Amino acid sequence: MAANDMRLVVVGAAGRMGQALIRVIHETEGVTLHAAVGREGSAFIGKDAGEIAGVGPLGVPVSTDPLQAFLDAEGVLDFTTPATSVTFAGLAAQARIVHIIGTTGCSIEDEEKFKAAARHARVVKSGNMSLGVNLLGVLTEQAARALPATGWDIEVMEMHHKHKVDAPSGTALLLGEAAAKGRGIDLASQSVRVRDGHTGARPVGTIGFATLRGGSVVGDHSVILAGEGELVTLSHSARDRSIFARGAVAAALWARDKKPGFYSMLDVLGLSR
Ligand SMILES: NC(=O)C1=CN([C@@H]2O[C@H](COP(=O)(O)OP(=O)(O)OC[C@H]3O[C@@H](n4cnc5c(N)ncnc54)[C@H](OP(=O)(O)O)[C@@H]3O)[C@@H](O)[C@H]2O)C=CC1
Ligand SMILES: O=C(O)C1=N[C@H](C(=O)O)C[C@H](O)C1
Repeated sequence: MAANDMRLVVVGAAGRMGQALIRVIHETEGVTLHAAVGREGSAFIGKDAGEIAGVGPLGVPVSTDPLQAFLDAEGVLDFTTPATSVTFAGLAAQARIVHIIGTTGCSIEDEEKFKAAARHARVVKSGNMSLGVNLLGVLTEQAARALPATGWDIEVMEMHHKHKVDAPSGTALLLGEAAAKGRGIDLASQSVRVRDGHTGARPVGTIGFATLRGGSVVGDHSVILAGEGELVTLSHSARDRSIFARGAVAAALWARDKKPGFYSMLDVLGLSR
């Protein structure tokens, strides 16, 4: 560990993303694993975070005490559950540190709490931390702006592993928001998130979502722009969770010298306008 390394806490340390984060921190210059936090009652409490993540012992046991973990830390990487992320947002704000939130399935009320916490913390939140998906969002906005709603229908399709608990995915919603922005419409009132039975014809100008779950798929997303006699498909396929973990670590380093505020990966990657 070098003296100026950014001291990061991984919460949800034994989870799929928690382990990917520990591996990426271990191999990335400029950051160090300061502490690891797990769920009270988890079988991984007290175990070495590096052993769990498969990189060998790091001398950082998984604890259940976020207050202790956040002491002297500079940033928290959080891919857990909505309620857990809301709790950690309050603690990160108290500690005045960076909070990177990858958790999806959050409600409007949760989002308001994250924004309140961002008055004191530097919060970066995104439904997808990869460079590729954030570029796909920019391309989706452009395509939706260029192809008129009268002739072109937009559908967002996603597939994830069988363990995923929220739908549509955070990424699908990010892409839907990008399409809605390109069209100049409000996604919440113009989206069709489920279809079943006699639905009637597709309402013009809506944005549809389709959700698939199965196996070990890390995350596949397509935005389909369907016209008369032609289709434009923009897609991204995640092959490895390290793409999200690398994005999260890059976000923490980016936020290190920023003012308190609520930021997205578009800010981190220089893709916001
Ligand atoms: N934005 C992005 O780029 C990405 C976002 N995600 C999102 O990240 C989230 C996590 O995904 P994934 O890693 O696959 O899920 P996992 O279920 O594998 O991991 C979540 C972890 O959080 C732990 N946890 C739950 N409650 C607490 C608590 N109170 N304190 C500490 N730890 C807690 C869980 O412990 P236990 O198992 O013991 O309950 C588990 O280890 C999801 O919302 C997913 O959609 C995922 C990939 C990329
Ligand atoms: O739960 C996952 O695994 C993933 N969740 C995020 C989402 O909801 O979009 C990002 C990625 O697709 C993996």
